[in-house]
Amino acid sequence: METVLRTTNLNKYFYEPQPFQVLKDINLEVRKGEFLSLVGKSGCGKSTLLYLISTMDTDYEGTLEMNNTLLTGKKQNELARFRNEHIGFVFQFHFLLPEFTVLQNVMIPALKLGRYKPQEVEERAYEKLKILDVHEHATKPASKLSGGQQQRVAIARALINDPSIIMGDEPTGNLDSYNAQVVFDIFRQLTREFGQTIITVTHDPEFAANSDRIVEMSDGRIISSHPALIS
Ligand SMILES: Nc1ncnc2c1ncn2[C@@H]1O[C@H](COP(=O)(O)OP(=O)(O)OP(=O)(O)O)[C@@H](O)[C@H]1O
Repeated sequence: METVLRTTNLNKYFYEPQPFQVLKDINLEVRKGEFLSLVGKSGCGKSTLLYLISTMDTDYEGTLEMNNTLLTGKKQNELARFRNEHIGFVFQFHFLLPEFTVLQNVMIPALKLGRYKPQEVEERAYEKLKILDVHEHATKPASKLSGGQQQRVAIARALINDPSIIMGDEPTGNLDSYNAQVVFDIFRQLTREFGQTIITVTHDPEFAANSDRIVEMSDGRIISSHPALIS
């Protein structure tokens, strides 16, 4: 299977309040269509690593490649464009714009990208909302939806530009078990039907066990990488 993401010897340091190495020799290879869970105790460096592989943090040693493109050393504006085109983000808190409609929220990354005509953007946004089964709320302000529905809208927004990689930082962390299952099932469907790759930090053992691969970190290092129990 094709490799979509590769890191070589990533090291990262924080200098405040005192200097310490937060990531140590991270070598990670992720294949197309893989559903990967990044796990480990609080403070071991998961979010820092996710932030770095999502290209938001460029202050590190080592190299990062995605979709056969070397991203290390690229300028911020090039990285911003790359992110918008190739990566979808789903966070624990959805960060929707509450006063905008559901449809408008989903359209924003596509309008920024400028690849599609405005009419097409609207159609695509609606289509993504349909996959997430929240299309009936398209014209409502985002603030009027429940937490679980808002998270689904956030996923639709992450999918609008058909990213090859979807990155999540505890995407189910704020959801009840029903909505967590819905989000899991959507991720599973994205990998199986559309060959999209999921890389997500999770504290939920059941979520991790049902993904394809569990990468465990401890004290800034990857200490194991193995197929999930059930997949
Ligand atoms: N901007 C920063 N400056 C200094 N130290 C930081 C900074 N961000 C994170 N840290 C520290 O780096 C370490 C790793 O943090 P990180 O958020 O990556 O851990 P995590 O595994 O994602 O934890 P959690 O599961 O609690 O979210 C922690 O000790 C944290 O306190």
